[in-house]
Amino acid sequence: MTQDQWGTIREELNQTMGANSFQSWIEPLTYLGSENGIARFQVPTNFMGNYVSQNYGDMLLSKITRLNPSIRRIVFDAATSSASNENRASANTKTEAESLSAPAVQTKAAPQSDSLSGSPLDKRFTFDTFVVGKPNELAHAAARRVAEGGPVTFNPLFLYGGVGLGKTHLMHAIAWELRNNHPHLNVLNLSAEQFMYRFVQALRDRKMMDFKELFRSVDVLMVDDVQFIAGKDSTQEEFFHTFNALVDQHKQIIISADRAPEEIKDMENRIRSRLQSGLVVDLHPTDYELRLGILQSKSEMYARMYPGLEVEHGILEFLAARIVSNVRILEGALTRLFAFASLVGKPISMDLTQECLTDILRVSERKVSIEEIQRKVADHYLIRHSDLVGPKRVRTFARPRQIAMYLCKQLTTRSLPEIGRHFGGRDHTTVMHGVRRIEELKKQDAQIAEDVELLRRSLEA
Ligand SMILES: Nc1ncnc2c1ncn2[C@@H]1O[C@H](COP(=O)(O)OP(=O)(O)OP(=O)(O)O)[C@@H](O)[C@H]1O
Repeated sequence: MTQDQWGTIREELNQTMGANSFQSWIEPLTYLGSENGIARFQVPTNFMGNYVSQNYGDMLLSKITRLNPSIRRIVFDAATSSASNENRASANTKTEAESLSAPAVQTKAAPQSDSLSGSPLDKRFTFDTFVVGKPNELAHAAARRVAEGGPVTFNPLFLYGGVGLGKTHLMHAIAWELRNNHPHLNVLNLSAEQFMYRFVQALRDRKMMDFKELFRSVDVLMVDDVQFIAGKDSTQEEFFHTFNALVDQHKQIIISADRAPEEIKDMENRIRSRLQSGLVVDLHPTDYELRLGILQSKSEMYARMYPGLEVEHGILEFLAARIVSNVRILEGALTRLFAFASLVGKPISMDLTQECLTDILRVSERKVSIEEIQRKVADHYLIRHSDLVGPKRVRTFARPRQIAMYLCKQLTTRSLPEIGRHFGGRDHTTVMHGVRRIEELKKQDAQIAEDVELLRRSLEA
């Protein structure tokens, strides 16, 4: 992409975004150039990189790829730190089938850390930074126990809970603890998607023996978001064998998912019962006290990073009461608040909080979740939830699926990759395609327009 092309995009954003948002988040970006399909931007701080990546990454990438299809990824380099945040995508809109063998899409901010042989561990995700409250005390205690690295008592440890409630945080905390106290242990931490990707690659390269050897040689296996392999038969089969081989050797397995084993549809029964055979614990939605505790802990951290800025207890109480969705949004709000106050050079007052977080506060007033949207849409079209999020591509399921994706984009603050994950682990380009399709259809097809409006009204009621 040339500087001129970036200039055009910037100008377009200047016209279409609110002046505040543009000045706070887009204007400070410096385009450094692109190479090998990666467009690189410099951002003043790592926080800003995180924020822009999470909130504007998809939008920027789609604008950039439209002008320059060879770009597949954006990297935000923080001027003050070596860490960078990435937004990846395929330049072409992939079909759903193709997306199965596509590289993992990184949706979270890139971890600021080094790595085991699986996913890199995020330095921020330790037991020290995990705030314990009623909703997560059992999951925390179980994670602590496993992290001691003593004899395996429950296998697997199955952690589940809604989006952004701390599953990945706890998994990484276990891995860090084991790594510090038992450096000889071979701990492999990866997402179910990465497991599948490696499996597909091993098949393709005829390296199944290496694959089996690698997975059978680990001492502790951690697999995040296991619901991803539901409906993917050969991956499930291989996962089952890996699982059994490790359990037979008394090696610890830790699994996370967004729902309980019995609720994971399209999962073979033998695997489901294997997943239930250890300790199953859930992370409940946060309560007010836990949210306040998390906000306190994070704001202390931010206050150290932004000398001179602090946030009053009353504002934290306000945020804990108002933002009830999930911890990621809560954190995002605080990050934005500090970054915004520091950029505009003002103290964090209630007025500034409300101005800077209008969109989050508005969305959280409605409290619509992806799950609710999916339920409402499935009920409306008289189809099963599993078909709505499942792999079948017949129109009876595909159209409601696209409508549900569209509503998720409209009514929640979730990013396209996050929405994709809730729809059976679909690629974010598939979600983007679905959203655009409904935008077009709403103009051409009165029935669809009416359905969408009806659903929106009932969700917002
Ligand atoms: N109890 C907690 N204390 C401190 N931070 C928390 C807590 N729970 C969640 N977080 C923070 O919230 C963010 C989201 O958590 P995490 O990524 O672990 O969620 P998740 O359950 O894995 O969600 P997903 O299903 O989207 O992967 C992280 O930045 C994490 O540090």
